[in-house]
Amino acid sequence: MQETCRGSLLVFLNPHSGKGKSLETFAHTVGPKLDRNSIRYEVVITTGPNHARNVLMTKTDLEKFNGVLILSGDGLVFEALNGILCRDDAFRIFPSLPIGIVPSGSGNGLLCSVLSKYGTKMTEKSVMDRALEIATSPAARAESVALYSVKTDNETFAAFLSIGWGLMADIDIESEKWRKSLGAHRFTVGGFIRSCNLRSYKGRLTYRIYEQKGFEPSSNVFGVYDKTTGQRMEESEDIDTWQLHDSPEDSTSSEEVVIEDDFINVYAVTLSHIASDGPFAPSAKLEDNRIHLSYILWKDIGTRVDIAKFLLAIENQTHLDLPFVKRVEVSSMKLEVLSDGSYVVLDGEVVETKTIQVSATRNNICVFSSTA
Ligand SMILES: Nc1ncnc2c1ncn2[C@@H]1O[C@H](COP(=O)(O)OP(=O)(O)OP(=O)(O)O)[C@@H](O)[C@H]1O
Repeated sequence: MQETCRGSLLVFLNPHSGKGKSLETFAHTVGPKLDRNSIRYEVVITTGPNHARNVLMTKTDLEKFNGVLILSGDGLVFEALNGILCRDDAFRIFPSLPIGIVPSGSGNGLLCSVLSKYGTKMTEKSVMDRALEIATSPAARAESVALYSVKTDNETFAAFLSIGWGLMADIDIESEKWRKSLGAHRFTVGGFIRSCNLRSYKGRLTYRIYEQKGFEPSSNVFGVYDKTTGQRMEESEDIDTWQLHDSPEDSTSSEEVVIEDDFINVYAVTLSHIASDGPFAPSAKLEDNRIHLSYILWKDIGTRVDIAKFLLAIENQTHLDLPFVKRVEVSSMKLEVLSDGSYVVLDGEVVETKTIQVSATRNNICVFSSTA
């Protein structure tokens, strides 16, 4: 058995994510397939928020694994990355420790963005089947996904997916109560309710237009079981902090644009898909470090019918063509919330803050994406 072992994975299983099926999926499908393919695994069943974070923050033998496998949604991936961020070796681990995802949560934007690059149909079944195949295959390959640096009033985060405030953030958070019964459909129901009861929030949005500055993002594609994380770390550059795309001393950055107004929605994404329906930002690429910012000002919409139109248009990817939806590609953005009662949502998780600053970086994580 020892000779045929292909490598090993550290598996995080959230028994309560999505419809609560991850234990079953692991016991019946993932575990037996890994066994058949001689891939060893160490399983952590998360007991609550911050469990995975604490494990990854303190684990002393991460280097022996070929990757981390997460059976949950974007929320647990976010937590895992931010556990790693607390380590001294974080910026060497990020591009060396591939993250695999078996979609058990209600939001799987990262997985959908990665799989859609290779043409997987965005239906629940196709996404699940392909994710299972990649997660358990000895021929699994991983590739780069851009990472973003985020500062709030009290904390620093690593993020990979989205920053939301206003309409879409409210829908995401307020519809969580239907998670078990409706799964991904909770967004549709929540959207209908919210557009009947429309709110606007006062805020100040500051951004810088993205400039390439000679940076050509490139993807590092590699076999997950070719090397261990430790071996990859030894061969990697010695990066020990954020590599910001706009460095403070760089005078070539574009001017800052400031908008202070009543906002209906601010939604910025760094990947194409926020869920398994159509892409929210069709032109976003995994390794590219630009932030696709869109916003809707209260003064630009006619009636609440416009908002229902916007939410429906997301499913057909025509939402960005609506005249009241402003969109811009930025290298940094700062949102200052000037009114009460709203949620700031980062990668699908609520963050308690009145100010959020997001910066494009040249740091990457790596995610299971295909099979050779
Ligand atoms: N045993 C547990 N019980 C409750 N919460 C947990 C448990 N294990 C992990 N968590 C937390 O649950 C969240 C899971 O979010 P994730 O996105 O992975 O799944 P989800 O079902 O899509 O949930 P959500 O809709 O809240 O995002 C994470 O923030 C994690 O900290």
